[in-house]
Amino acid sequence: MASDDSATGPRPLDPDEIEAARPTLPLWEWGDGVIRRSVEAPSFPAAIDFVRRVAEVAERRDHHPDIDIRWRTVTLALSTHSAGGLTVLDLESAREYDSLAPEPSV
Ligand SMILES: C[C@H](O)[C@H](O)[C@H]1CNC2=NC(N)=NC(=O)C2=N1
Repeated sequence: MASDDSATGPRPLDPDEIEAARPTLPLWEWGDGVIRRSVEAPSFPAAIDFVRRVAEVAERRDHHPDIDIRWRTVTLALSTHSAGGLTVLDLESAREYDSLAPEPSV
């Protein structure tokens, strides 16, 4: 059962919750307390356009990914710093970023 996280922020996910969530985000690499996905855009401007849309989501959610841009490849890394690991905020953000990606990539 979820605790009241209005003041403290969400709690870290437990291992069972992480295992249950993994198949729902198949394009993400699951690390220790972090998930990562690389997106290859068709061009550098398209990659920057994707980053702009990611930035809008991050501001709206007040939850910000680490972003690495290398020419057409954008890598997003999600973790909840205040919780010291993965939380529901990372899963929800990842789902939204999947919906914004310029094209499916593996
Ligand atoms: C004050 C502000 O809400 C916090 O600093 C937010 C901002 N964005 C954040 N983003 C991420 N990824 N983790 C955080 O703990 C976090 N904290």
